[in-house]
Amino acid sequence: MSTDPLSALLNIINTSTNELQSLYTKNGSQFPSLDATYKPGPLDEDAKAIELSKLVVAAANQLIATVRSPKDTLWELVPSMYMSAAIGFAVDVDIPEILNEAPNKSLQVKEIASAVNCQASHVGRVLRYLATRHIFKEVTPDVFTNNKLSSALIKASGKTVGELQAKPLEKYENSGNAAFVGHIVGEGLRSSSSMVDFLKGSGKGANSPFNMAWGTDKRLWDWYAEPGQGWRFRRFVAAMQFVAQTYKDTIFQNAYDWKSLKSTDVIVDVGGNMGTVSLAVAKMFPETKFVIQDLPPVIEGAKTFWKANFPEAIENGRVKLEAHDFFQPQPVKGAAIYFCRFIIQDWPDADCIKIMKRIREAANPSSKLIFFEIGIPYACADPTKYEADVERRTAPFPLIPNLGKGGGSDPTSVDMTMLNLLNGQGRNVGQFIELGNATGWKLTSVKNDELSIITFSAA
Ligand SMILES: C[S@@+](CC[C@H](N)C(=O)[O-])C[C@H]1O[C@@H](n2cnc3c(N)ncnc32)[C@H](O)[C@@H]1O
Repeated sequence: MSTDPLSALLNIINTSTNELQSLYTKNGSQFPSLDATYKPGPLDEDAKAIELSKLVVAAANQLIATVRSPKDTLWELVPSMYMSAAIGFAVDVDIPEILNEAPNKSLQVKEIASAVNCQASHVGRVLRYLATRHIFKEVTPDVFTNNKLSSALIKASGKTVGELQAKPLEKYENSGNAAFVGHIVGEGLRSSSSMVDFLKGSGKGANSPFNMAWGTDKRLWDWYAEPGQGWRFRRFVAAMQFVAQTYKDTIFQNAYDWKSLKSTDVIVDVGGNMGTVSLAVAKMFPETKFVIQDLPPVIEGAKTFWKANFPEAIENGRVKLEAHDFFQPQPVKGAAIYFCRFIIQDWPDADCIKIMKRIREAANPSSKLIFFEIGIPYACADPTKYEADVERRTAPFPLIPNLGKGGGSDPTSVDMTMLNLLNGQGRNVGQFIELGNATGWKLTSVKNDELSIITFSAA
């Protein structure tokens, strides 16, 4: 193994790319071209292909950071808000769909501008900025087409441009990636403009950058319930449903030895929304029984969801849907498992402590508490000796152990979103131990899949 960082990075890129190509060759296919539109492929979810791709991305980014002048790197990274704004604009005016519907799949800037009713010079500049960063392709001067990345922004609902433009407030429903872009740019970009002021005055002023930027004291969900914000709420729900879908059922099916539960044992999905995690486990393990809890309007939606996806489970009582505020006393006493996915990261410590205490008060000595969260690994090796069984992240020299930008769905970026919109927080192992110590739970294990699986026992 080379001890020279540049050679070691090149070696990782070479060997991992070769292995990745071999996987495709064995599969009878070729690695998809950046110029082709995106189509889901058989190796998209292959664990080995994902691992190799992460290594290539981590090493390539570290190589760029090493060889590029600091000035050039910083001048590219600092104005990242233009990237958010440019993608947000393209998605909001339906440019990926407009190009997709064009007879030869490409259009002159003037034609695109006319279709979106904006100035041609503006549209051309935005598309060139994006194409320079491999989102869209400029095929000949001022003519653009979709490529792998821009085509992944086509709204998944399959609506035509005419349908999208006829009902603009509904365009993000069931739209996949586009809903995520719409939410992050729509609420997040403006909120982030207050982040520096929020950080400098933390604890004294507003509850979050979102609160400062939008001039509201309400939490994001309560603000969504205000008159006129319904379309944003529906876009947020679509974004969250899309995010949830990206996590494979096997993460949850393998997270615990569900078969070891007794027929009388109950599993509580706290803040479960539609209960998609429960659905994944319920389908695979027919003996399991669930109570899915969320706020009343969400539980109403969950009834429709289960009717469509697994009606027998509701009819035979295996799955119960229950309106419950997790800051209030937990009504299900002595459950075998209480679990929460993407709940703790939404809240500051003081609120997490309340949520965990309410569950602990209802738990019995053998109850377990499981969190599925975007755990935040350090950007260095973690030398801490934990009592719990903690799976460590490692990476070959000279990569940083969390793989930097190769680290899958980008935990530190999710952490920034939590801070920006909710004053929530992605947490590391030590921070979960502290939450447990404050609430009567003892951390027993941390496993890492695309999510971290954090398990506590009653202390
Ligand atoms: C990020 S979502 C996660 C949903 C679900 N666990 C999942 O992974 O799909 C957060 C959930 O917390 C719910 N929630 C927010 N405040 C709540 C409260 N006080 N009591 C119960 N649920 C709440 C929201 O309605 C939403 O469904």
